[in-house]
Amino acid sequence: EIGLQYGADRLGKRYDAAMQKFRENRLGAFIHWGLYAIPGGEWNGQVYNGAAEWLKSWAKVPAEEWLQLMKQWNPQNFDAKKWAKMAKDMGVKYVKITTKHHEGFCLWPSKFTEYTVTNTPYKKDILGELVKAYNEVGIDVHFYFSVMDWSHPDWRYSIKNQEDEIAFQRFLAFTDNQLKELATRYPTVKDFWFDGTWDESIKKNGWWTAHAERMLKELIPGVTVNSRLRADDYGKRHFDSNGHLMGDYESAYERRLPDPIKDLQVTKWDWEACMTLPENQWGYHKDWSLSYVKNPVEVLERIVHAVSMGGNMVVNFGPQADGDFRTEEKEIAKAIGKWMQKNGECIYACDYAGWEKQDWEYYTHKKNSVYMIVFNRPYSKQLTVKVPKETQIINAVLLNGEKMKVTETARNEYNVGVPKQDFQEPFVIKLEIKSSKTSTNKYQEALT
Ligand SMILES: Cc1ccc([C@@H]2N[C@@H](C)[C@@H](O)[C@H]2O)cc1
Repeated sequence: EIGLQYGADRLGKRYDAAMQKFRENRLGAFIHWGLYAIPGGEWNGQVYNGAAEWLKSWAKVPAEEWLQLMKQWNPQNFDAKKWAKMAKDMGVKYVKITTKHHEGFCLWPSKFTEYTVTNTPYKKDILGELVKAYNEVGIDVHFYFSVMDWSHPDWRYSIKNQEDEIAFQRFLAFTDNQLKELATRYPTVKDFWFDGTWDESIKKNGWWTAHAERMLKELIPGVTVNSRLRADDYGKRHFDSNGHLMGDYESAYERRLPDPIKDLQVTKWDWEACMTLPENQWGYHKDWSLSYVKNPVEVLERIVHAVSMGGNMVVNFGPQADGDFRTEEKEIAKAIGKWMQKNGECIYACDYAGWEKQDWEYYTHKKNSVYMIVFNRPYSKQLTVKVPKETQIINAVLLNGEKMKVTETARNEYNVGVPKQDFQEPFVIKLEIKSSKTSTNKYQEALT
């Protein structure tokens, strides 16, 4: 291994209570809310089909013009308690909120920039209201924070000369001040999820990324930090030059998931994926007909896929400028919540089962139960289950208690029957398993 000053601070998973809670939460929601919600993807009469929170970039709007939108920031329908109820009813255990996105507009009254809620018609501390409302209903709050800040004159994409170097060090000091502000104003925050850290300027300042993680962990013992913040001594990101994961969990799965057969390496560390409901919209876009919008089962499939491989899933919502949510998002949140109400025990505090994935889809594991989450009903009416050596299935029950037939079909192979009724939605079978040393020799492998 090569010597690193700014590589991974720890090897292997964290097992302290705060990280256990992060891991057992499993299902979260993202909130992307900022000035970009006002134009909603349209600028000077032209609708851009790129991500709405990047409209400033697509329409090439200068920062001072873009930030004029602050004059219109006045979400009259914003009600933090309603947002908290929507999240509670959806069954999410945590919510990640954009404190500041690339545009530089802060949802909290930061003292280190004028571009904050304070200097808008709305005036009030939106972030503070949300932290309070979510925490009151037992939902953990995580902070999304974009290091890249298009509003700040000292931001640099690369460091070309001494002037850039001096400006960027000022920028990093400004960023430190904002992070300290967030950590001290909102001490119940459980996680910092950094974004906007892919540019040359950050990769050349790996020291700062290690410092930022260490500073936050001093200010808030137990807080978690994502791998995307981190660059090591040589600019290597997420995993350091020795291949060790930096931060507390891998955060590279954005709008994509590890393959359940080929990418089993992810089961060795903690990771969290995040996803959009349209193909690629995080902030509010007025026209969702421009791309495919996932239906509730497609969202559930991604949530279960992540948990089946030992990861968390964060489903994104982009509130409207008025502070309410669009109907499509309310409906998806309700549908997910309905399913989670009945089946959540196969998600919360569950992990990778280590069994070979089958076509009917995913396993999750908790204590001495393995859950089968069936997305594809087979015409055979039989669900193939291949168990690891010396593992026996004792019984199989639907979560509503209905017993399912279990038939041993070959060595370490079983058929589990499907329920008579077609629920018209994914269903969950809970297997009780035990390890069995006795291996009968009644099965003869073919000689070929
Ligand atoms: C190329 C690209 C840059 C930034 C992003 C941001 N990360 C997501 C979590 C959103 O915040 C999106 O704006 C997405 C794609």
